[in-house]
Amino acid sequence: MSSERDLVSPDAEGDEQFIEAALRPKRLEEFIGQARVREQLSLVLQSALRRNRPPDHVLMSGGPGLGKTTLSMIIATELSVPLRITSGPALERAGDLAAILSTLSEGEVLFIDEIHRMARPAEEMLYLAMEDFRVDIVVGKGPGATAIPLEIAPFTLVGATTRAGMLPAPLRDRFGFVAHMDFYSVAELEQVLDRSSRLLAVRLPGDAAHEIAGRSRGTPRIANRLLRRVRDFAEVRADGVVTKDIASAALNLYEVDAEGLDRLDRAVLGALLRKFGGGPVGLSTLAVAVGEEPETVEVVAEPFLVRQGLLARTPRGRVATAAAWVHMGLTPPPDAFGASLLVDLGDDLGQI
Ligand SMILES: Nc1ncnc2c1ncn2[C@@H]1O[C@H](COP(=O)(O)OP(=O)(O)OP(=O)(O)O)[C@@H](O)[C@H]1O
Repeated sequence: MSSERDLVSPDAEGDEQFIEAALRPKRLEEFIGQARVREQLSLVLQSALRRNRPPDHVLMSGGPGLGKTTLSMIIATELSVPLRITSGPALERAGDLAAILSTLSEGEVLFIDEIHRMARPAEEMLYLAMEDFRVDIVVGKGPGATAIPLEIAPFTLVGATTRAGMLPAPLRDRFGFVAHMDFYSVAELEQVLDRSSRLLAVRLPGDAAHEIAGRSRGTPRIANRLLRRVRDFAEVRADGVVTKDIASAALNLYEVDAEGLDRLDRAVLGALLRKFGGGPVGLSTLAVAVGEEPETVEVVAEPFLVRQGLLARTPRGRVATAAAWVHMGLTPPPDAFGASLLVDLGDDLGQI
């Protein structure tokens, strides 16, 4: 059973990977959104197929749950080659990587998730493998150690990272194509939900899909997870029929609000507004006020609040923006952070 926080976590939880596997698009044309990445990638793959050569190495950067693993599987499928999956933390020693590289077949796609977490010796071995399709196996220790070069089959590396900035430049430079994965729009998430609902045999009207998409934090993984909770609610409380009101009632029950904020997000904003007048207030004080560790507030709640323009991190502490006051149903003080933006928006809205 997942905890309430898991509901809006972008990371895969527990046995979620099994249901995710069933919902993954298999071909590039089925992959929703990321139009630019899709078009760029399609060109890279088509030209590789024409030349009958493995394509350049591909780096995908973007937050969890945006479809990096899915896209790596699609690359292998489109090229009709096998796929080998590993992750940076699993490559602790150079030998771990050598064991994989030396058994790759011609043209195989090697997917390394969280590539920024690979150990240094493995990383250095990868440089040579990416460039020359060769690895140097070091035999012996100390001054008597010798490097025996070992040819490996030409392959395509697909690296995924949530922290592109943490990749050393020599590694980043060896990728011929870098795909930046953005958060999805509500309209794109509606398409993801429509597709998933058909695979799950749930009838999902457009306005219900819109309701769920708006609360999914721009992330397909979260959209699919919320859909499953709405389906459960509909089965138990409404004879399996999903409507906009059922979707809204289900997600309110799980405390995921209209903008996708959950209980912790709202607790942080609530404390900031009601106890500290909107800030600035230090992180540790704010954390005590909501009964959480500072790290939980900083890593789990804040990134999304900052992204939504509801909270700002300033040198003097955390500050709620005018939009946060409005979101929590309160009137922002005239000097609230970003209040002028709301006035501008108000003017714009007035002209529509
Ligand atoms: N563009 C998309 N169209 C349809 N479904 C998608 C799309 N992107 C992701 N999904 C769905 O979201 C789920 C998560 O995607 P995926 O595992 O590829 O994300 P990820 O970026 O690799 O995440 P992580 O970094 O945590 O490994 C999958 O079940 C997949 O079905």
